[in-house]
Amino acid sequence: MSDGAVQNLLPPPVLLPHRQDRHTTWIDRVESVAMALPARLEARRRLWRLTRVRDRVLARAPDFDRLSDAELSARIARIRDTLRSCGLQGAALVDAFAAIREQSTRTLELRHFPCQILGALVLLDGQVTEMDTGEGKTLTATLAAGAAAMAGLPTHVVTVNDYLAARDAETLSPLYRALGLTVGIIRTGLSPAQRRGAYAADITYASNAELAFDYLRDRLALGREAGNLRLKVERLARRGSLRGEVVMRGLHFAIVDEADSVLVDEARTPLIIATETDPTHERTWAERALTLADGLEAPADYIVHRDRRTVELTPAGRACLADAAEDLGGLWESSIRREESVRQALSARHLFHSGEHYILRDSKVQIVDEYTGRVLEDRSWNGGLHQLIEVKEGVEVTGRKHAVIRTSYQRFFRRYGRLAGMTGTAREVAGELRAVYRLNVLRVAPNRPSQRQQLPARYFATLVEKHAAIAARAAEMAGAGRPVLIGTRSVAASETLSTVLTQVGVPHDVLNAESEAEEAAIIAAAGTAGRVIVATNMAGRGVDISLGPGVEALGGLHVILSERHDARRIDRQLAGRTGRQGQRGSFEAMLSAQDPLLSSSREGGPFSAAMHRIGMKLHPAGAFGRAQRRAERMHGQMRKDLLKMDEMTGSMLSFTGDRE
Ligand SMILES: Nc1ncnc2c1ncn2[C@@H]1O[C@H](COP(=O)(O)OP(=O)(O)OP(=O)(O)O)[C@@H](O)[C@H]1O
Repeated sequence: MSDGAVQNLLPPPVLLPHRQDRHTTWIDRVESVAMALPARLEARRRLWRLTRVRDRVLARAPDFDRLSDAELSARIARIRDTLRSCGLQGAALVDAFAAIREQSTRTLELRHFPCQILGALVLLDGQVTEMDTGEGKTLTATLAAGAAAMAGLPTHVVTVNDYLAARDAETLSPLYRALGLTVGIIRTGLSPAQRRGAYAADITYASNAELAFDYLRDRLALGREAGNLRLKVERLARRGSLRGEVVMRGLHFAIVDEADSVLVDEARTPLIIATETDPTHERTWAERALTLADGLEAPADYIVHRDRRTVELTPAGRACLADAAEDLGGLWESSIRREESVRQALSARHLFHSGEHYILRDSKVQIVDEYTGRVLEDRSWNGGLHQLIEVKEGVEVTGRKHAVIRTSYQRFFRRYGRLAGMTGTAREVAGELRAVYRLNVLRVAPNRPSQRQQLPARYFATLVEKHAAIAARAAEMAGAGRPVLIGTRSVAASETLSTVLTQVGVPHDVLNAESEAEEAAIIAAAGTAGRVIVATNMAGRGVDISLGPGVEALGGLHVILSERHDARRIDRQLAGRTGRQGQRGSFEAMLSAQDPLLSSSREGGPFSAAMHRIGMKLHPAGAFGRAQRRAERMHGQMRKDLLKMDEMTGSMLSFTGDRE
């Protein structure tokens, strides 16, 4: 690629190098809209150039095929030296790809398809590659990560959770070892020394959360004078006094798997390292706030807006509170703090539900992430909401967290010298990726055309009818020897469906945050004949279900979507569990007029409720489509607001060093 498409990526010689962050201004957003078409044309031109490089890699294959194992290893060592001296470009890059491909064929018995070579070139180019679900992004990343690491660039491969980080690193290690590269895996619970060891490896597999928190901890260890950080680091690095505390080697190159999830959906999660307040004090406060909240009545005193997930106090409600709090003293005397506390208590009562937003495990309130279906370890809601839910559920109350240092995924990932991503579902958020991260989405066509059969969606009036129909469908498919995967949106929904399946005598497994420990075993068996799995989004992105013997001939895996999600991308990810690598499979949605997506978007008065009822009768698909687009717009706006707020408070707090 003398063509200059991939520049020299060698790192600068400082201790914790990263790119200086820049704010996303309105100019970026306007530019991202105005430049959408030119950017698409430019992306097409780039893809065409990268296609030529791919052809050169393919043409080199015969030269590498005929090498003995020893000759191949010697050639790899020579390529590494050239990459280190000349950078990732030209003939050395082409040879590196051809050598990695050949080595993969010998060690993993997997030979990269042409589309995977192209996808990897897009990654090295610092863009997002959109490849269909099941096209083999895990293997695609080996070309980009392997070549970058051979050139001496510390490379992070970012996955959405620890399970995928460990699974991918372990599967691919034989290949990396044969390339003379070391691989590190970061998992929850590792000591700082183990982390340092994993980051010292040429390629490190880690979840986005682990990476971001390690980075924050390193920043804390380096001191909080954000402005002077670079100078300070260089000074201390010269003295060698920091090597004992800092675990990372800087932010050089990241390949983010499931890029839309990590860079867009997760972007809303603030990342905070915090100290805790006194739990006894929190319990007293939360109990009082809930008692006051329970004294109010809807809709006279308060209105719950489920769509916006807020609670509004009416003037009558405020007056009622003022009376009730008359003799309480302390913070209850201040109308602002009193009303805010009660609003939070009403949210805890009416907007957050066990089995949906959280589960109770080990007598603790544990947040379940809606997008991934997984428990978010050690996360808590802020503003006292977590403590209110703890009191509501009668579990031990924890202290409130106060931020010592904080960031967001948006800011964290923008600090990488080079950032790349891959996903099956990027097109809906291409504009956001461009505006916030300056990443273009380049779509790479699949290796073989998809054979996934999309059956027409079916609609039912009530949840009960829908559940009965899903159970009947699962029984029918399983009876025909096909494995069935039923996707639900929450732990509670997965358990309801499980009960219905048990009642009608369909044997099945449940995969949700409660059964996380059996995850690997459930997934391993999910493709065998007649198996039925009810799952939350844990069986979504990244999960690869291998079909058992004879299953493809019967039609492959049948996936049932039992509820639409707020984002169409999540539905497409679930559908993508079947029909992978050009295999046979089918997908259908079975929905009801009582689904949460519709009930939460139906707020807004009797007129819109009536319109909705008519719309649902005449054109149910349209009603779901509208609700989904509305929810997508709302989430998009919330992300925009968060970034704006983050950047605003960031500039205010940078004087005190609270922000990383
Ligand atoms: N070149 C190849 N030759 C043969 N099999 C392959 C090749 N590349 C990938 N596969 C297989 O294809 C399947 C899907 O791969 P993988 O899980 O990486 O897909 P993915 O694109 O990451 O999917 P998702 O978008 O759902 O995360 C795996 O079983 C993998 O072993």
